[in-house]
Amino acid sequence: MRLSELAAAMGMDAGDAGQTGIFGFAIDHRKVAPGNVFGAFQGTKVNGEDFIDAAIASGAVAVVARPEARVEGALHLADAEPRRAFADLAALYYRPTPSTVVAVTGTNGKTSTVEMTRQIWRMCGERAASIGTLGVTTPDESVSTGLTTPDIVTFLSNMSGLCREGVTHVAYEASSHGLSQFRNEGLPVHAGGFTNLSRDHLDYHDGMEDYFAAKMRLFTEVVDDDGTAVIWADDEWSQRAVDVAKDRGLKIFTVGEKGKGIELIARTPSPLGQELKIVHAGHAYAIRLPLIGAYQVANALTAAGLVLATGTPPAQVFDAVARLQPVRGRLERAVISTKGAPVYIDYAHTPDALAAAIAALRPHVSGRLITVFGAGGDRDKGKRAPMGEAAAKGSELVIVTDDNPRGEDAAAIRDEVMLGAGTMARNIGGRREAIAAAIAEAGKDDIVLVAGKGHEQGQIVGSGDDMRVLPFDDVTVARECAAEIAQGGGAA
Ligand SMILES: CC(=O)N[C@H]1[C@@H](OP(=O)(O)OP(=O)(O)OC[C@H]2O[C@@H](n3ccc(=O)[nH]c3=O)[C@H](O)[C@@H]2O)O[C@H](CO)[C@@H](O)[C@@H]1O[C@H](C)C(=O)N[C@@H](C)C(=O)N[C@H](CCC(=O)O)C(=O)O
Ligand SMILES: Nc1ncnc2c1ncn2[C@@H]1O[C@H](COP(=O)(O)OP(=O)(O)OP(=O)(O)O)[C@@H](O)[C@H]1O
Ligand SMILES: N[C@H](CCC[C@H](N)C(=O)O)C(=O)O
Ligand SMILES: [Mg+2]
Repeated sequence: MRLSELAAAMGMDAGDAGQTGIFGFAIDHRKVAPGNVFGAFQGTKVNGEDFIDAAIASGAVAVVARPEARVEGALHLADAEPRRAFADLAALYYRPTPSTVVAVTGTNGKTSTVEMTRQIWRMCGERAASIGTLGVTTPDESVSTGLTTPDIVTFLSNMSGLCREGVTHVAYEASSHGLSQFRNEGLPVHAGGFTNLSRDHLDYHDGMEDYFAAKMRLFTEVVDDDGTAVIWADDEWSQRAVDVAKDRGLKIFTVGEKGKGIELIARTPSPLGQELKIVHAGHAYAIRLPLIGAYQVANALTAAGLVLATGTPPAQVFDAVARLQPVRGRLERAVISTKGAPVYIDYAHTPDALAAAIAALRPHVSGRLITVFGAGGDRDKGKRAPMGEAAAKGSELVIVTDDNPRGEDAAAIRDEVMLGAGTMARNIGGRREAIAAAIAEAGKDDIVLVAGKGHEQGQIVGSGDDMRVLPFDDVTVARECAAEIAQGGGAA
């Protein structure tokens, strides 16, 4: 690729520099190689414009930056919104990308929905992948973690890499951070999904309206002009999402009890899953979903809507929904204690998600529900007490513990959660001790829910240079605690 092509895409003339070859894109000056285009962005910690000279010294031939930035010795590709311009330019370079791409946003359920979309496509015979919190999951199901979507260059190079491996269908997770930083876009996106909206990340967004607006960029800008918006219809914010997508002129496909694309007529929990009655395009279908929890129905049907929106025949799609496999760390049963209490691991880390996870387990509890959870440090503090309230409201016993304290004092975070949880809650620092106490306490009719970390593999303590990730996996720890308690030791 030549510099002239990039300049032309921005309506500029590269002049004599036009013939210069482009060999990649970078947003961190330390990663710049000769022939790269450098994106200089104002960040939350530092100003990338301060590294323009260093990037040029390392061989950058063009710099995407605000018009007022000083660029000497390379072509200045100026734009008032340099992150967006950079995404569009990089997408011209990292090509080709998979032919069918969909994205999912919402507060909860993004990872589950992209993973289910991948599974449905795969069962329908497509070479499909998903990208999100769990990493990049490829057609042979291998998961490469660390390759999530930390930045736009990784995102687009993952997409073109998947395409080279023969992947034709990709579902990716579009977080509000990613959307507001133009981190996951540039390529054609055929459909966008919206799951729900509730409190999270208000440390980063300026209130719920700002948070909603960040998510809605998916419909107003990221999805293609002739694309489809697949919207879970039964959330408080659903109608607003429909209005936004309509204003943009997207095709609207709603899903849920109020859904018109897929109408959920009935949902009956069964011991191992739930029986669903739905209507799509005038036809009724009965589906045995092999997963528990109303929230997984929302995600499964949203995923089905996305696959239908990309042209797969309905009979195949609904047949695949009945064969969905559980998503890692989402209501995953880790172990059954010797006394007979199942221990579930779930990634709920917002008040709404905790309520949803508790509601999912409720029909299966004949004794007590014991909920163990904490709240992350250096994240939205306002969600801590409401998480405590949600847990206390739905459980017979709550144990408040640690979940990635990061740069904060773990005991202080627990105190803030305890304010919402009230006097019924126990406060046990040390996540292993808390899980052990819950399992030791649980009798044969009880269920233990360990929420907040799901698939995570570490406990993050400290920040900056002192940051450490201590190995910690809720599933493994629950199994170890259950085994220790069975042998008569380890009980708290
Ligand atoms: C607050 C936030 O979202 N920050 C993200 C953002 O960083 P930033 O642009 O603000 O970066 P900065 O450190 O201020 O630097 C500014 C610019 O200078 C450049 N730079 C910086 C230093 C240097 O020596 N040289 C240099 O060139 C940087 O590459 C950057 O382009 O862009 C970076 C890459 O594009 C991200 O890695 C980084 O995520 C940080 C690590 C983070 O913790 N993010 C979390 C909150 C997050 O985004 N989470 C969501 C999930 C939320 C959910 O699902 O619920 C996610 O999508 O992962
Ligand atoms: N549709 C839903 N409605 C309400 N809660 C949900 C829904 N789907 C998932 N949850 C809850 O949210 C947790 C996280 O689910 P998931 O990882 O799919 O969401 P996410 O949106 O990707 O989260 P993150 O923002 O951390 O990436 C689940 O473990 C569950 O407790
Ligand atoms: N994507 C979310 C994950 C939170 C998971 C929880 N374990 C925590 O650390 O708060 C975040 O970065 O806010
Ligand atoms: Mg996720």
